[in-house]
This record gives sequence, C-alpha cells and structure tokens, in this order.
Amino acid sequence: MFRSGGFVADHVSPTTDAQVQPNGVDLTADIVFEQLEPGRIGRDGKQIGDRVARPLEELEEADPDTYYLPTGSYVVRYGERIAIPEGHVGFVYPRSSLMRNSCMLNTAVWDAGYEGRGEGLLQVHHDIELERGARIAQLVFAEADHEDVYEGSYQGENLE
Ligand SMILES: O=c1ccn([C@H]2C[C@H](O)[C@@H](COP(=O)(O)OP(=O)(O)OP(=O)(O)O)O2)c(=O)[nH]1
Repeated sequence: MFRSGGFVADHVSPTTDAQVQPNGVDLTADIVFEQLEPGRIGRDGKQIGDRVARPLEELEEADPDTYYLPTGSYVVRYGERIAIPEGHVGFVYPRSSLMRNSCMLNTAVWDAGYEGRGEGLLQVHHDIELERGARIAQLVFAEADHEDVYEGSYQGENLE
C-alpha cells in the first residue's frame, strides 16, 4: 500500500504545505551539476565521475536564482532531507510539466533506512529555465518487507 502525502511529509524536511500532495511530497531542485569526467561501475565497487555545479544567472538580464540549461544531461540534487522509514521503499516520479517541456527526470530505488539529500538524472531534450527551489519531482512511499536497512556509501549524503 502507498502511504499518504501527510505520512511522507513526516520524513522529508523542510517542506511547505504546497509540497504536500495527496499521495506524496514534492521535491525541489537545489543544485544542478554537470559531469566532467567518466565514472566507473565495477563488479566490486563504483566511482562517481568529477562534476561541477552549473552557474546560476548565466545570461545577461537573467532572473536571479535560475538555471538556464541547454540540451544535455545533468545531475540534480534535491533540496530536501529524506529519510526512508523501515518497512517502506521510496520512489520518485518526475513532474509531468518537465516532460511536457521535453525534459525528464530519471530515478532509482530509495532503500529503507536511507537518509540524505539524494539526486536524480535530469535529461534536457530542449533548453529549459529551471528556478532553484522549484518543484520538479514527487516522492512516494510504499510499504515493503526487507531484511536489512540501507548502509551503503550514500548513507547520510549531503546533510551538511
Ligand atoms: O533516484 C534515486 C534513487 C536512490 N537514491 C538514494 C537512495 C538510495 O537508498 C541510495 C542508494 O541507491 P542504490 O542502492 O540504487 O545505489 P547503489 O549504486 O546500488 O549504491 P550502494 O552500493 O550504496 O547500494 O541512493 C537517490 O539519491 N536517487
């Protein structure tokens, strides 16, 4: 069973009332990164390639706090701290307005026990303006059995 937006909101911070949806909580875009170097996925480990934060206000007379993103792939860090409670699994879906603007957010599984400010892959198929703090995705929780809780290398990431 999927949990209500109110339940999800108890595990996401900060949130405003506008972010709480019937079935989940909207996540906002905080930092947009561009990958510079190759990463590596090995049999026994992985390495994330070097990246750089995209500048805000790159164009003259641009709105403040807005990313002007040309076609390409970016890693976006969400603005909220997320904790996946035991007995649950999290899924993140893109806002359809991204899709309708020829962009897409690709996401993976959020494990029980994970806590941090996670990331998603933003695919930009047509130039887009993205205001920092704008809602781009929605997090939902489903009840789920599991043996262990998440203790991987991303545990506690970006909580400074
Ligand atoms: O779209 C997503 C999906 C998951 N996560 C977070 C929550 C999840 O619990 C954690 C690890 O995800 P996963 O287990 O898929 O990563 P991995 O590459 O297998 O890393 P590890 O070896 O640490 O399990 O990353 C995100 O930030 N974004």
